[in-house]
Order: sequence, then structure tokens, then C-alpha cells
Amino acid sequence: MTQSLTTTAPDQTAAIGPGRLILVVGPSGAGKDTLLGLARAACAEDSNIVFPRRVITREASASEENEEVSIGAFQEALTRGEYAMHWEAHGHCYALSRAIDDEICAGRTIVANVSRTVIGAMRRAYADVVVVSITAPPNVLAERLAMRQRSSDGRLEARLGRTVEDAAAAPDVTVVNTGSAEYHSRQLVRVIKGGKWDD
Ligand SMILES: Nc1ncnc2c1ncn2[C@@H]1O[C@H](COP(=O)(O)OP(=O)(O)OP(=O)(O)O)[C@@H](O)[C@H]1O
Ligand SMILES: O=P(O)(O)OC[C@H]1O[C@H](OP(=O)(O)O)[C@H](O)[C@@H]1O
Repeated sequence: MTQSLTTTAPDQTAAIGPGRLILVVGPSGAGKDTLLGLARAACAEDSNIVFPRRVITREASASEENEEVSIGAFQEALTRGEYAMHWEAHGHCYALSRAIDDEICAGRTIVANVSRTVIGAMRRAYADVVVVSITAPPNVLAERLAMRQRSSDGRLEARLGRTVEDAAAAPDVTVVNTGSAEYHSRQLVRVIKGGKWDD
């Protein structure tokens, strides 16, 4: 497990700051949205911590209030440069709006569940990036996805089989989410607030 919480982009003049960008990543079923939901509630009183809604080409559901867009609207917004980052996975397109850049320029902390494929580019684009990997053993992932029964998930074997091989995707902090979600969400909150995470 690694604990160097801050990554400084090589070209400080070009990087967007001074606020922090916290990227929560990990395999499907690890518990990213669960821990983020609990952390969001714990940070509700702090207006300097922002959990932006993701833009996704799928319907919003009980497990996530994403901004739902059609594939056409997504591509038009992308062409207009409206997204700070975007990626594709599991047959859907995802993005975070450029509005996060204004928040980061104002010194706020942005916390979001993103693809491991965007980490390298985000480390270069932003001045203060922290990557938090949420993980669990493969059998736990399989059990959790089977239990979740989200209708838009598609074939669970495909979700479980997805891997991202990218040296730039190495996390700063790893949370093995096999204890209680409440316990691990408190670890995430400590990272979000800039403290030691495993006290
Ligand atoms: N610590 C935990 N203990 C038990 N169950 C958990 C824990 N964390 C999450 N879960 C459950 O595991 C399932 C998957 O969690 P969640 O949807 O948060 O994963 P995810 O990493 O966001 O997955 P995806 O990338 O597919 O969206 C959910 O049903 C959730 O309730
Ligand atoms: O495997 P990689 O590329 O790291 O992650 C891809 C995407 O998979 C999950 O999407 P969903 O919210 O389950 O649809 C994550 O939230 C992430 O956005």
C-alpha cells in the first residue's frame, strides 16, 4: 500500500490548480459508489468539497444520480469541449463537466469516480491529483455484482473481466474494501480532507 498523497504535475504553469482532484478508481463491484455516497454525506457541511455528477449515456438509477444524456448529445458536448475528462466503458460514455475546473481554480476539492484509463492524462493536466484505488478480491467482486442487480450492468462476466494495464494508473492510496463500508468510507474521508488515511 502506498501513501504519498500528492502528485505534482511536471509542468506547474500548465496544470490546473490550486484545488485538489481526487480520483476514485477500481474494478466494477469494489464499492466505489458506495464509499463515495457515504463520504459525500460525511462531507455535506463542507462547501469546499464537491462531488460532481457524472454525465453518462445511461439512465440515472437508485445507485447513481448521473446526468443522463443521449449518445448524440454526449458527442456534441465533447466536440464543443465541454468535458474536463471522458471515457468509455461497459458500453457507455462517461464524462465530467469542465465546471470542475472552475471549482479547482477556486481552491475546492473535487472527488469523483472515474476510469483508470484517464489517470495519466489527469495527472498531467491538474496540479494536485490524488488517486484512490478501491479494491476487493475477485470472488467478492463477483458476489457483489450478482447481489447488486443493476439492470444496466449487462453481462457480469464482461464487467468482472475488464482490466486496465497502464503504468500511469498506479494509485496513491489503496483501500481494500472488505470490512464495513462505513469503516472504509471514513478512510476515504480522511484522504479527501488531506489527512493520514489509515489512523
Ligand atoms: N464494504 C462493503 N461490504 C459489503 N458490501 C459492499 C461494501 N461496499 C459495497 N458493497 C456492495 O457491493 C455492491 C457494489 O458496490 P458499488 O456499486 O458501490 O461498486 P462500484 O465499485 O461503484 O461498481 P461499478 O464500478 O460497477 O459501479 C453494492 O451492492 C454495494 O452495496
Ligand atoms: O474499468 P475502468 O475503466 O477503470 O472503469 C470504468 C468505469 O466503470 C465503472 O463504471 P460504472 O459506474 O460501473 O458504469 C466505473 O465507475 C468507471 O467509470
